[in-house]
Amino acid sequence: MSTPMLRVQGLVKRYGARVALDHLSFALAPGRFVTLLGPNGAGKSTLFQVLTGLFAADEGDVEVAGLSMRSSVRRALTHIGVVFQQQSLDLDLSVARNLQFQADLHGLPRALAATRIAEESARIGIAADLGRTVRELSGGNRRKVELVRALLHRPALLLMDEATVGLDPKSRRDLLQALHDEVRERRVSVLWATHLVPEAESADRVLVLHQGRLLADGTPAEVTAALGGDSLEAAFIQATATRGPGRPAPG
Ligand SMILES: Nc1ncnc2c1ncn2[C@@H]1O[C@H](COP(=O)(O)OP(=O)(O)OP(=O)(O)O)[C@@H](O)[C@H]1O
Repeated sequence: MSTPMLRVQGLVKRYGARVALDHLSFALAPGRFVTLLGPNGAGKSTLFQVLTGLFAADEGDVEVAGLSMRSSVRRALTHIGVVFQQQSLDLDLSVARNLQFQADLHGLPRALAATRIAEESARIGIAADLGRTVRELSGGNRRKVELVRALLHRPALLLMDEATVGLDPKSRRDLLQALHDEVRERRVSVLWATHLVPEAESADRVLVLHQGRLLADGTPAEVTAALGGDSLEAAFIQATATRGPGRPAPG
């Protein structure tokens, strides 16, 4: 089997006595749109913080394109693009300046950066906004700028953390479509974290996360059958009905 784009092995992350990730393991193949579906507090953001090297896990390891986040973090991160839950663009700079700043962080030569910014902005549909300040843009287009920013260094793995929060239905659909296009046209792997079941229905694969553990893993139909329910939404609500923030650490 070819090297997975992402391998998560026995990941444990605790906040004091709270277990946010509880021996989590899974692997992602290239060219798949995978939804990480979990209710509030399931551990989605914590997982993304570990995957992007912001937090070290207490146990376990993460490999990106075969590179360990423990021993090769900088090389591993070159394969990852990320859109975090909280928006992080400079509102008073132009879209182009925001994107240029990211290209500089990745060390892209200026000419290549200009080409990439033009190409990716056209693909995602924000080319007309390059000269405007971010403050002038709709929420949907701000998210698209963040997506373009995440794509500038051509990562093989895209992490999207609740990227549609605050967007209207059309903007949600457009953003989701742009990500499906990336998967189909470039064989990028997308891990799309959400608590919104409709955003899982078109996924190649759904990972259901609850209290830091995987409850189900498969196609939307397989997950529905495994969790038991007439629809993915009914199955998800029923399976994650046990409320309570995280599991207490043993001992
Ligand atoms: N800095 C922190 N200190 C203590 N507990 C935390 C911290 N961050 C998260 N937690 C707890 O860890 C668990 C997982 O939280 P996390 O934010 O990763 O979940 P999530 O699935 O991203 O939730 P949401 O959909 O609400 O963003 C929750 O019980 C949360 O209360």
